[in-house]
Amino acid sequence: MPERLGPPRAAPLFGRVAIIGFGLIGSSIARAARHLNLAGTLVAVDRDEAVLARVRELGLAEEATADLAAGVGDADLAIICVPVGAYGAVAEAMAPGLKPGAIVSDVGSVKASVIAQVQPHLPAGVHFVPAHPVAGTEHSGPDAGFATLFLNRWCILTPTEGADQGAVDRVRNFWSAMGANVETMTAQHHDLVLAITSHVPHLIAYNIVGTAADLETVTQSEVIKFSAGGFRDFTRIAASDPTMWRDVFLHNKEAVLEMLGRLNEDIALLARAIRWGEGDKLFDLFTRTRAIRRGIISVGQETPEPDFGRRRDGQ
Ligand SMILES: NC(=O)c1ccc[n+]([C@@H]2O[C@H](COP(=O)([O-])OP(=O)(O)OC[C@H]3O[C@@H](n4cnc5c(N)ncnc54)[C@H](O)[C@@H]3O)[C@@H](O)[C@H]2O)c1
Ligand SMILES: O=C(O)C(=O)C[C@]1(C(=O)O)C=C[C@@H](O)C=C1
Repeated sequence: MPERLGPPRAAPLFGRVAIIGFGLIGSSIARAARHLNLAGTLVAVDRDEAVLARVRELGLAEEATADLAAGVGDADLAIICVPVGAYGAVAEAMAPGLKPGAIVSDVGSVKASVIAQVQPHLPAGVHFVPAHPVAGTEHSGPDAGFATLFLNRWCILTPTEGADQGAVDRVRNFWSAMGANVETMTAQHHDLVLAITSHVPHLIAYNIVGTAADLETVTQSEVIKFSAGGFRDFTRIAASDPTMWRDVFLHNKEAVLEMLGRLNEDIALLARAIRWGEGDKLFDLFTRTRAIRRGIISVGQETPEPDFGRRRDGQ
């Protein structure tokens, strides 16, 4: 499996690419697109002037602006990379700048809500192809991005019924070129799957670190001192961006609540097994879950150590 990005393309895949929201994900796309020659011109759009100043300093895009409509003007591809709670406002503000035939895509961790927020604002003749790269770290901002973030990771496309196949194929090619494995599913199915594989695990991490910090019988320094193993992994996840994750939970409410209901029932069964000394039940579950972890590693979805933030080629 390649650990590095391939050589740059002879001709860019898209002419003008606008990236709205230039944080971890937006700047990672820009770095990969620049390295691989996927865009003729890169335009950084962000509401935060400090972010735009940093983009200019690092030379991550040819243009940088806070004006959404101007930023997407003449863009062939506009990718929304802001927290999912801001999608409606962003789509509304950028819509007047979009040219006919432009493709709008995104990277949001939730898909049904994103489609509901964006689609109504898009002018006729603009194609929407929602996407979610299942790759990230606990860090935020333009300095946190790196070009290999999407290498050998999944990117899920959730095109709506009647979506323009040509536009879907172009977005697929864009993500494949960045090293991602692309899969397509409905937005509803995406939200259910990601609720259990990503959203609920984050909620558990936020919760367990919060609970540990609130314990009266364990001091704060003990929490830090003895967090070398499993708990340390939870603290990494629980350091993830509060705005992003607040929005994820508020915008994938039903699926998350459904999965939390299942989880609560299963935790009650585990508590019962511990109380009544039913070691076989615990052993059977732990054996099953160990096999799942080994399966994940053997298909190359995971590094052996739980350090997802590491840059795989030093970029
Ligand atoms: N962080 C991850 O691990 C990860 C992984 C996959 C997908 N995502 C998704 O990617 C998106 C961005 O996440 P990130 O981690 O890059 O966040 P980030 O905080 O690093 O960057 C977000 C950027 O959006 C800008 N922004 C916010 N509201 C805006 C608005 N109204 N107009 C213009 N700019 C605005 C912020 O100034 C910031 O620079 C989210 O939708 C998230 O769900 C995140
Ligand atoms: O590795 C991490 O830090 C992540 O949390 C990445 C992660 C995930 O849950 O897998 C987080 C949110 C995204 O939407 C996609 C990927």
